[in-house]
Amino acid sequence: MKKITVVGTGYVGLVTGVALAEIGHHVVCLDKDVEKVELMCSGISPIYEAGLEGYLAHHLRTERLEFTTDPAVAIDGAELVFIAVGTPELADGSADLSYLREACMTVAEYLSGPATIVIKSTVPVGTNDLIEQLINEHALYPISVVSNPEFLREGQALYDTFQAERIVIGSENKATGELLQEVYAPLARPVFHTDRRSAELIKYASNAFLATKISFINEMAALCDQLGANVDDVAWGMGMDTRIGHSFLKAGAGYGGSCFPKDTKALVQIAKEVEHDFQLMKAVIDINDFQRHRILKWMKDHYTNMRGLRIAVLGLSFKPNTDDIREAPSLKLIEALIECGADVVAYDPAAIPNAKEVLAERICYAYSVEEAIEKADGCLIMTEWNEIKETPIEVYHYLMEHAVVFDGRNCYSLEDAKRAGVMYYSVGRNYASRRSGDGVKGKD
Ligand SMILES: NC(=O)C1=CN([C@@H]2O[C@H](COP(=O)(O)OP(=O)(O)OC[C@H]3O[C@@H](n4cnc5c(N)ncnc54)[C@H](O)[C@@H]3O)[C@@H](O)[C@H]2O)C=CC1
Ligand SMILES: O=C(O)[C@H]1O[C@H](OP(=O)(O)OP(=O)(O)OC[C@H]2O[C@@H](n3ccc(=O)[nH]c3=O)[C@H](O)[C@@H]2O)[C@H](O)[C@@H](O)[C@@H]1O
Repeated sequence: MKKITVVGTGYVGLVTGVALAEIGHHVVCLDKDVEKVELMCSGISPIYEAGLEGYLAHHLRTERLEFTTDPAVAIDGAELVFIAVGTPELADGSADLSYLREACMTVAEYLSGPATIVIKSTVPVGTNDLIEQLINEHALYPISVVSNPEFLREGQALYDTFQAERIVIGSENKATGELLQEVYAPLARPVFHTDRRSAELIKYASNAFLATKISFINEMAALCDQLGANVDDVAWGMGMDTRIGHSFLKAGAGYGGSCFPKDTKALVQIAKEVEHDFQLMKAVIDINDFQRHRILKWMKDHYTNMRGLRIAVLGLSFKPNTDDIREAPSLKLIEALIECGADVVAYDPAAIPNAKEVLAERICYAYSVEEAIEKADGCLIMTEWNEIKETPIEVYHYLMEHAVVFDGRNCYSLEDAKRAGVMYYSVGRNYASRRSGDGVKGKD
């Protein structure tokens, strides 16, 4: 069992470390965040991912998985080093490579023999070439760099790893590519070999394409509102064509998270550097930003003045089954509601601790759907958690002061809203209710 090092244990690094241990490797994970490392050493996952702690505890016991803040312990003797540090967004939208550079310098300093460096972080095209140059300039031993972008989704990261639809390996020589393929062999998943630059671009192209599908359907939703169609039916009818497919055609409040917003902007910058004006991507980003303005407009048009109104916000995380609020559309809408003078009371099954770090005491927090909506003048749904979707719509009618629901994730059917006497706004389905005047009556 050869030692494998993973540098950076955020979502990607931790799941990679656990998966590599599960398929039989000895993995040492290095992170500079002392608190995080202490948590992981005691079997606690710093990220919200069902099932992860079970694997973590198991492999701490099998001793196939270790965590340390000491680069000497992590890197000395390693022949394979995975790097999975963050590549956040800079002010101009391009990727900040400073964490990556620092990690590479640490690796160069502590390597004790020739090694292969595997870059899992999402990086602009050409970065792997620069890293190879940088580490070789500073290390005492020769190294090769392989690009191995990550495609996992938060909340189902283990599934996406063990059932990966593809493992992309970008290398400049056959031997290093094959070495990485051997490491992953026990997963028995499809492997696609290419050159490093193509691998780097596959990652951005994949996220950008998924984001494009979302903005496309959100733009269709705006049309549906004007033309009297139902966007959920339009998406379903389109998706029945297997060339189009059903996935990523759910209209809503727009995409958020730590990757789609930053990777779409980074791709525009990558294109700009080679004097290519990526107009399609710019439109995708603009449509996504505009989505929350559409929702705010429903609210502004409904209430002439929101000052002093109690508005419940259900769902804070950028999507269900995660506590991650990075770039969550809910945050920007809440800021706008505060600006309009509303008293916001928010509920989320998992993200309240993270939200408190950002919004602090500027809003109130509830500990159930019912507590949030009780006596509220309006309710804004921002994340389609099962717990929220499964709350019968009648509950809004009974508990709210004024049963008005602004649903940014289309959690309820128009028929149910109508039957329950809830005034119901949703994405790409508003025309019908406006035209008929049905299903738009509040309690009073
Ligand atoms: N979060 C996700 O779902 C996915 C992320 N990615 C990409 O993977 C990369 C990592 O993303 P996350 O895991 O979300 O990042 P993150 O920002 O959550 O975690 C990065 C970790 O690296 C550590 N770190 C930073 N510099 C270090 C250094 N010099 N030495 C040791 N540790 C260091 C930090 O303390 C932190 O724990 C990014 O490029 C991201 O775009 C790709 C696919 C999915
Ligand atoms: O590079 C990354 O970090 C990852 O980004 C996304 O994964 P993730 O951000 O975890 O979440 P998704 O499930 O893709 O959802 C992203 C956003 O799109 C929104 N979305 C998704 C699908 C849809 O039909 N409509 C829609 O609005 C979600 O609400 C969410 O805000 C990709 O799906 C992963 O393949 C990729 O590895």
